[in-house]
Amino acid sequence: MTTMTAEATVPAVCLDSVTRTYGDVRALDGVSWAFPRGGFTAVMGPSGSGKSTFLHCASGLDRPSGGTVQIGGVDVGRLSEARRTRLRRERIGFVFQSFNLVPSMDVEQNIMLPLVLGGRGADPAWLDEVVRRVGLSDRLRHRPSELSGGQQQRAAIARALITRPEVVFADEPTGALDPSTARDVLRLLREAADLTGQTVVLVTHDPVAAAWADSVLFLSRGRIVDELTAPTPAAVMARWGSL
Ligand SMILES: Nc1ncnc2c1ncn2[C@@H]1O[C@H](COP(=O)(O)OP(=O)(O)OP(=O)(O)O)[C@@H](O)[C@H]1O
Repeated sequence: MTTMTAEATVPAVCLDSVTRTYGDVRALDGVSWAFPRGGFTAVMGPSGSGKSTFLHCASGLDRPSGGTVQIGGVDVGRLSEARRTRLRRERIGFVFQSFNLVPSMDVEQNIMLPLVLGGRGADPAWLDEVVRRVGLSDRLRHRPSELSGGQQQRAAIARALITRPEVVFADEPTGALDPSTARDVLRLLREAADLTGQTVVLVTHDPVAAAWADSVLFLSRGRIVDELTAPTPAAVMARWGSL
């Protein structure tokens, strides 16, 4: 019989009654959700429904106005700014629509940056594995400006994976890419969940992108109003239409 460790039973990220207000605006209005370890979840919703706010709160970039966010069982709201930064650096990987690579650094330096910032050394075997996975072995000495958009995003994914984070948050990572390049990026996120058991949270407007996930959460007016499991693009579109 397999014995589950306590660690394995704790959700990767757990939100409990999370609210986030900006003045009179309730960007998040009592959101509770537990993201299982190794799961791939997409978050969709109309413009202004709270997706970015959700991502910022769930990843510890921002503190909620009310409720709690736990990352790996740690209550993020109780941490000092410095500890919250450290927790993010050690446990979370981020991928953004605009890639956010450092222009003056080459691909390898960009990928290694989170380790350097955290004062950690490289594991050459893992660097090789990550670089091979994203298909950039022959581009390590190139600057971001010498890469296509898809290659830049693949470098950004490698940078997100280099610390072996427990959770990867991706905010519209395919928003600036053509469909075939977008597919490569989504496959990498899928592999992060399937091959290395990372928890992936993807914010997207795109039903085709959302269909790569195990389940899709729908946000409306700061609340989770629906969940679709085993999504297909058609099912996501139909559910989206009913929001
Ligand atoms: N820093 C801020 N100050 C004031 N209001 C904010 C701030 N950030 C977000 N909001 C408001 O909170 C609500 C949710 O915004 P949020 O950016 O989370 O939505 P979103 O679903 O990500 O939108 P989009 O798809 O357009 O990016 C909106 O009404 C927005 O105007």
